[in-house]
Amino acid sequence: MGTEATPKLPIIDFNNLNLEAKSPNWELVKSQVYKALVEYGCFEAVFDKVPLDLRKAIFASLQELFYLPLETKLLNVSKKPYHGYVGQYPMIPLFESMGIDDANILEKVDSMTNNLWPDGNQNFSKTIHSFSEELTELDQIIRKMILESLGVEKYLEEHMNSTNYLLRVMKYKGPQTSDTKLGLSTHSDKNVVTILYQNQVEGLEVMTKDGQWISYKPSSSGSFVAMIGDSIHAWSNGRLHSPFHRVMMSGNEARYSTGLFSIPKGGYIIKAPEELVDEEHPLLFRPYDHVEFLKYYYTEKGQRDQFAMRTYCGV
Ligand SMILES: O=C(O)CCC(=O)C(=O)O
Ligand SMILES: [Fe+2]
Repeated sequence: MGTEATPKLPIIDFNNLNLEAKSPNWELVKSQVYKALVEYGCFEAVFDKVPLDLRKAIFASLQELFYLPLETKLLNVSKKPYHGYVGQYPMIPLFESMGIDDANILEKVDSMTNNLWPDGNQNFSKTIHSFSEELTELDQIIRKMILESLGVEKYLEEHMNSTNYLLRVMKYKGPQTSDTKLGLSTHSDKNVVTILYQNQVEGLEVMTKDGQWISYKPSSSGSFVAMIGDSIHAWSNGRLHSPFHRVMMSGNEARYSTGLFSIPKGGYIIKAPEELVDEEHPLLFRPYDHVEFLKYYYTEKGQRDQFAMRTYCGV
């Protein structure tokens, strides 16, 4: 009897990627991306394009941000749920987060920054914006590869134009014990693609399809986690997996992480392309509006529902 090896996230190298359509290198990376998203819904992306000084600067900016007094952080409000300040939740006492909507648009980042620092904070604004901008490139490469793999690249423009970018930044306090404490509860993301980055404090765990937890350990400082959300699971008519994941914390050190989320805009109807629906693949989800779906997801019942998408628009 062999003991099963501990599962690990696939690692995919995006350095030196040849962006030319149909180049052998593009096709190879694309097939790795598709396979990883079918099997795990997630992979480690090695992407050194984000310069080292920016990768360092982002965590200095996060420290500065979370160090602000609570009443200042609470000034970051948003009409959209989970886009403003989130924290002080009794169920996840270690967790705090701030959203920066349209983080790839400098004026938007500036106005969020000026809200928190009335005298401005150029350095913060520039760091958040540059970091987000670099990562939108990775998001778009991955989405192009997904559509090509599914044979539906004719929808690429519509697909790209249907989303905007939110950078959510997170702090998890160290629980000051070697016991493992919940940092962020088990959930699947609801958006399109999420690209996560973290400081040296680990804690992200991703569930495999057969229910095992993978503890993520980055293989380099240029490693990001790319993960897909329920909206792509629905749009691909179930072909791509949207994984459950959570954050578990131990020890004294604070974990800082960032997530760049591509999010379907309100009013856009997410509907699996007809090419992906046939007798063998009957439609799994009725067409839906992401923002309408979130109204259900953020109810008390929706928050307790691990299969909120299925409940809301499953066929
Ligand atoms: O902090 C992390 O690494 C994960 C955060 C996460 O899953 C989320 O914000 O949806
Ligand atoms: Fe998540």
